[in-house]
Amino acid sequence: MSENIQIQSQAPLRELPEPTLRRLPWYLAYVGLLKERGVDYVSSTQISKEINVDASMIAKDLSFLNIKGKTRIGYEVAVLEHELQDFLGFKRGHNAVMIGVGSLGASLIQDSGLVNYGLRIVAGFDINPDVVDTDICGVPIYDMNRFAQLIPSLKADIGIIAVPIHVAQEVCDIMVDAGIKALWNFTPFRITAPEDIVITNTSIYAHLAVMYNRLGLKNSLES
Ligand SMILES: NC(=O)c1ccc[n+]([C@@H]2O[C@H](COP(=O)([O-])OP(=O)(O)OC[C@H]3O[C@@H](n4cnc5c(N)ncnc54)[C@H](O)[C@@H]3O)[C@@H](O)[C@H]2O)c1
Repeated sequence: MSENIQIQSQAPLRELPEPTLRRLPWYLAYVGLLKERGVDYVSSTQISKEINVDASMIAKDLSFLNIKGKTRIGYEVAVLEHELQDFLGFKRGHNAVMIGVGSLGASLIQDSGLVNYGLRIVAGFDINPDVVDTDICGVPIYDMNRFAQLIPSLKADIGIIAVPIHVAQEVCDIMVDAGIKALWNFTPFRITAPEDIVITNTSIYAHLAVMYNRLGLKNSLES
């Protein structure tokens, strides 16, 4: 997925370069594989060969973590996995609410994988009477007009936006007014919010243009 993170506030944690934050989950995924295979130690050179990122860059990225590699042996796999999960916040558990429970919102609620990344969707909100007062995998779906009333008891500080583009800003404003601190925006609309709100834009479609362009170039070179 293409991501565009506007960390507009100085986070209480140390603010890391965005490219580093994008690469750390790659290392985590690879280290998880190594752990499954029973590997005890891994060096940045080994990680580099597998995931095609320069070894010195990996060492630099990992220097942000509270972990030291051993000369010639590398990092202890179990410790590295734990430190990465901890550092990335995947172990902490964040409550989120889904706004718009249509095709995309419902699938994200059903995605059991998000919990592994520390995201618990505790409720959905929609205006469609067909989905309001139902549940998806045990996650209750409420009427959007109850948002401000329910949000304190849900203890969610993240709002996921999966509504039609023309209401994206409107739901963004409602969430900010209700105290939501971070917005994960799946709509193609560039929402705006006060400076202390963290906005992350994600699109699975954004890479398609690049892929089509490269594919077209490749085909034209081959023909
Ligand atoms: N980022 C991505 O990769 C990606 C992928 C798919 C869809 N999208 C975007 O996500 C959004 C949703 O797509 P979809 O296919 O799920 O659409 P959808 O029509 O299936 O679902 C939209 C839902 O939003 C609800 N809704 C409408 N107005 C609302 C409001 N004011 N408050 C609360 N809920 C409201 C609708 O009732 C509906 O259930 C669109 O903006 C689409 O462009 C993004």
